[in-house]
Amino acid sequence: MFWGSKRLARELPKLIPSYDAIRLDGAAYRLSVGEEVYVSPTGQPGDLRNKAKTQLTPGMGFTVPPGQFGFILTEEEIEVPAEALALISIRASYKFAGLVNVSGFHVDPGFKGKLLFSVFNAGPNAVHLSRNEECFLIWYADLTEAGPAQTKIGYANIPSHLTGPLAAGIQSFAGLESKISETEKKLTDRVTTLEREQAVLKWGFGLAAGVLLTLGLKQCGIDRPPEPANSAIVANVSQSATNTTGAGQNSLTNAN
Ligand SMILES: Nc1ccn([C@H]2C[C@H](O)[C@@H](COP(=O)(O)OP(=O)(O)OP(=O)(O)O)O2)c(=O)n1
Repeated sequence: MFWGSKRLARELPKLIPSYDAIRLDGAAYRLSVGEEVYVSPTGQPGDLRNKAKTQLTPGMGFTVPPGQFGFILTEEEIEVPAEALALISIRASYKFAGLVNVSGFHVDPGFKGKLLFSVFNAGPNAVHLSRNEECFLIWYADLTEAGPAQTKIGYANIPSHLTGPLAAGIQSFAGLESKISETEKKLTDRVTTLEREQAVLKWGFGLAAGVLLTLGLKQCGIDRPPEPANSAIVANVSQSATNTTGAGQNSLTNAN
């Protein structure tokens, strides 16, 4: 049988040292974001791949971008008696934003310590959270004919062996979009540079060809001998000029 609010109010002060009656929510108790979180890298520029866990001061915020995975350690230490079982979940308002609880839904009999939620943002936008935000719920239920429970101690910190595999980044749509834009920009820059180089080369070749052509034409003009037909005309003209001069001189002599 699940514990109702009266049973929770009676039992929880012994099981949750930081118990506060205001956190009772129907037949559940609200748990909050603790001091240590880790969010997987997006692969976008400025978001380091080997990012470290974040230590949150009271009220400090952090975001889980769309398509990213996060580990959140709860603020509260909880205990589950040997003859009980607890169920855990994310509050609906956070689920509506896309935050999904990946890490399981039960806490074993005999468990003691902080809970470690692994969450995934399946929504289209970043989910903003902050320390002490009451995001999670826990329900308690009695077990019938429970055997002896094994004591299980929760994590005091987010272990590195859990965050390590996420450091390479998760291929989210946002990350892929950023990579595509980055590649597109690089390609555009490269094409612009090539076009500029090609234009300079074109001008260079054009200029060189013009200079060569001019020099070639000049050279042809200097070296070319006068054509034969032209030489005959020149010779005739000079001959007739000589004849005319001679005739004139003769008539002048005769007159004298
Ligand atoms: N979000 C969660 C879910 C569970 N737990 C704790 C409470 C559970 O009692 C304990 C073990 O959970 P499971 O039995 O589901 O996990 P494993 O079988 O992998 O661990 P173990 O081998 O310790 O049983 O982990 C937790 O800290 N945070």
